[in-house]
Amino acid sequence: MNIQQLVLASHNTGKLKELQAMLGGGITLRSVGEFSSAEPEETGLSFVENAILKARNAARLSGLPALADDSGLAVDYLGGAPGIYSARYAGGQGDSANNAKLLDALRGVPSAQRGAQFVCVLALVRHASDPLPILCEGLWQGRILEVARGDHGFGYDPLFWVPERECSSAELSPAEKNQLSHRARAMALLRERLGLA
Ligand SMILES: O=c1nc[nH]c2c1ncn2[C@H]1C[C@H](O)[C@@H](COP(=O)(O)OP(=O)(O)OP(=O)(O)O)O1
Ligand SMILES: [Mg+2]
Repeated sequence: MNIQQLVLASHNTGKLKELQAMLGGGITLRSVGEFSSAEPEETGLSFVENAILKARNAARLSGLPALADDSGLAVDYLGGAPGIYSARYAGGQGDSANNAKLLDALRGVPSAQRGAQFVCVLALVRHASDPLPILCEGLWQGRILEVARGDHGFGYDPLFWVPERECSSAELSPAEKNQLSHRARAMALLRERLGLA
């Protein structure tokens, strides 16, 4: 498939920056925000379903092939929560409320039981009713810190300890995060699928 322009089915500027950096200059990512400010309801029960739903919506609005990223944080001690509900964990009040709620939920839980993984599913549809979306996933294992550290990135980055670098993911430079993250892993697979690798 030869794609020059893709619409990114996301209103999250953190994702847009990371995904554009990973894709490089060959493909221009345009935000679905150029076409509509309405966000589709994420009614799926899985990352895959929500990614496809967002991609179809953006393809319909833009008339362009669309890429969606559905991602989140699955915490072992919480049975995989907040998972697909990560963005809405504290009722849609934003990242700092989500982080505060997560710290509360894990208060007093020892380090060995604070394992977690970031999950990213990328879905690419050629058009709104594409019967065969391309799906790629990436996981990133870490641990939930007891206090926030670092100010790069977005979302839960300040609470996510990256064992292979011994820092939080908000303490990584954007370039380092883009080599290690769940999103980076999913994007590496997508690049292979598109023949860009
Ligand atoms: O690299 C990451 N570093 C930190 N936090 C992250 C990351 N990746 C996902 N996350 C968190 C943010 C949000 O709480 C949820 C994604 O929710 P998700 O619905 O996929 O994205 P969103 O609502 O922010 O934007 P949109 O749906 O328009 O793409 O997981
Ligand atoms: Mg969302």
